[in-house]
Amino acid sequence: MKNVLTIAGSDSSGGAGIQADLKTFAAHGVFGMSVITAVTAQNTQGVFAVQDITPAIIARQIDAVFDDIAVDAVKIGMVSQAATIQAIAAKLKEYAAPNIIVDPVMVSSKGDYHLLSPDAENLLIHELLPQAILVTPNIPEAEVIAGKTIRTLPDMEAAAKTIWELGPHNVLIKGGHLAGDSTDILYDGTAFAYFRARRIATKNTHGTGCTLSSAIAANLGRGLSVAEAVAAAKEYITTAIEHSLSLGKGAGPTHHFYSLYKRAGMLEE
Ligand SMILES: Nc1ncnc2c1ncn2[C@@H]1O[C@H](COP(=O)(O)OP(=O)(O)O)[C@@H](O)[C@H]1O
Ligand SMILES: Cc1ncc(COP(=O)(O)OP(=O)(O)O)c(N)n1
Repeated sequence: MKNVLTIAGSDSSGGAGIQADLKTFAAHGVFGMSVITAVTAQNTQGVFAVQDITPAIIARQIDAVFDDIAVDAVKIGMVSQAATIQAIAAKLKEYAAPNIIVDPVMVSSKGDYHLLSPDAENLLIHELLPQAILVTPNIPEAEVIAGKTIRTLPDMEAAAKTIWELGPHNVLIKGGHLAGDSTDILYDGTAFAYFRARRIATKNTHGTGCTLSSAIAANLGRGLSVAEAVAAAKEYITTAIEHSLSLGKGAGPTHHFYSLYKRAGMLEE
């Protein structure tokens, strides 16, 4: 079995963050491990409070994993503070961690809570992106990192080129926040690949970015190429959104195990 690590924040409602990542790893048949960077009090309606874990404890969690277990891929999600990013970047360099995917979580989808402090943005860009095999910003995150407005597919392509210049091997800009088809674009420094899905009419998209990046990490850990890993993850997230769960009063979570449960005959009518 392959072993995949998520370095991210906890979501008490289970739809995003560490909880979404571990469910996604389980659905992909890889062994999931977690380094927790922050504990959030959130639900389908928003984020209400955040308690950051100290950089020293984050570093100790990374040591505990890498000193003992072979890691095949690492997904980085919510990293909140500058000192947190410094600690993670130094440790991943020390262990020469393979297949690092950076999901630059900046603001929760409700737009009401900053999950990355403004002074940490610069460090994320200059310390973590150069170590990444892939970075997966959504449209607002890509706008911040590239310093460009994105309204169209050509705008996404221009931003992907600018972000690639910052050092990641590949850039995937997710199109969930644009109107029309949900098209994600992948840039490897030479060419673009396009991953299209029809837009699903639902409010239940809590944790879609976390789930997509974890699925890609699992696929990379299992030995797929970046383009193959993204293609399979796109199918997975589309099914998970299609069968999302109407839990809570706000944006519900996606269904991480729909395909597995269907195959096992475990779905309720
Ligand atoms: N309504 C939707 N229908 C189909 N795919 C979607 C929808 N919303 C998001 N996606 C897809 O979910 C993934 C996560 O995208 P996005 O929502 O942009 O990221 P984030 O959760 O980081 O804001 C992408 O593959 C995107 O295309
Ligand atoms: C703890 C934690 N990490 C990340 C997020 C953001 O999740 P994401 O999948 O990017 O998108 P939304 O849930 O905001 O749509 C989070 N909310 N909490």
